[in-house]
Amino acid sequence: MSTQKNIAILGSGNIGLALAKGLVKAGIYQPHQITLTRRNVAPLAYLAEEGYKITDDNEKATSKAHIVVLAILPQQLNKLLDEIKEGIKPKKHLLISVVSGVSCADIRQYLDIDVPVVRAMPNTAIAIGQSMTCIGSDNADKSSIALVKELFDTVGVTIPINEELMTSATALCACGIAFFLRSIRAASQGGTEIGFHAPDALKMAAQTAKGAADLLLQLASHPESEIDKVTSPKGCTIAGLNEMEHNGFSSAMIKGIKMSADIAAVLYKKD
Ligand SMILES: NC(=O)C1=CN([C@@H]2O[C@H](COP(=O)(O)OP(=O)(O)OC[C@H]3O[C@@H](n4cnc5c(N)ncnc54)[C@H](O)[C@@H]3O)[C@@H](O)[C@H]2O)C=CC1
Ligand SMILES: O=C(O)[C@@H]1CCC=N1
Repeated sequence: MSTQKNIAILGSGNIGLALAKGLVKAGIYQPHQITLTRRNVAPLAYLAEEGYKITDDNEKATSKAHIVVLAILPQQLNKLLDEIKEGIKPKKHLLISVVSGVSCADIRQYLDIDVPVVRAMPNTAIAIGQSMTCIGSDNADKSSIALVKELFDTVGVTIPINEELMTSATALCACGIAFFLRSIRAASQGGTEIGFHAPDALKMAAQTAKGAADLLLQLASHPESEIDKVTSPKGCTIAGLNEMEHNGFSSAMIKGIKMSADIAAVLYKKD
């Protein structure tokens, strides 16, 4: 269904491009069905060669699309909305916003148009079809939400949430990619200190992290139950784990996620 609808991604930075590449990789869109916008389009020349439509004209991109993805920074949003406002048609367009800290109501209020808006909070693993994407809306009908879900299902796993929880989803899932990457990096640095060359240590740490995540996802088990299987009495795992906890491992992760959620909530200034 969604492949019949042209899509414009307004703001082709990290997440906009990751989304475009993920949709094409999943086979749900051809590059020529996707319009990518950016103020300076020169860095997107290679994508034009791959068949994507590239432009710096947000209004034109919007007028030719059914699905319009807002993928710019919160502080860039109002200027972009000013550019596309005239071309937004509530019966034609579905807006999908991946912008952090901006509610669907904020967008409609700024546009002063009652257009369906769905928020989607993906993460950069969308480029390889492994995103955790949270989806929520306060005004879109079921079929619009289903369409957005269908779109993001092709590039990872989706979960519908109440829109009020979107800043929390931003911290846990979108920022979360960076938190887990940093912990893998730290593990690899530990690995190098105990004898492995850096590239080997990184590969070993990343595969171990992937195995840990898959144990939870595939067996639907609880982390502590899997941890109990690793910690031999008087063994080296519990010694390492307790040393990490004495240094605030879990506490640091919890506090970091809370800090990210607090900041995500105030990223957008309405005036
Ligand atoms: N990077 C991530 O992992 C995630 C980001 N987000 C959200 O997605 C949004 C974009 O984030 P990033 O991609 O990281 O930022 P980014 O800075 O990499 O990309 C934004 C892009 O928008 C372009 N842009 C700015 N004003 C424009 C305009 N008027 N017209 C067309 N293009 C314009 C910029 O040139 C830039 O290429 C933010 O609101 C962020 O909170 C959401 C989930 C994950
Ligand atoms: O750091 C940020 O503000 C954005 C939102 C989620 C991921 N990147």
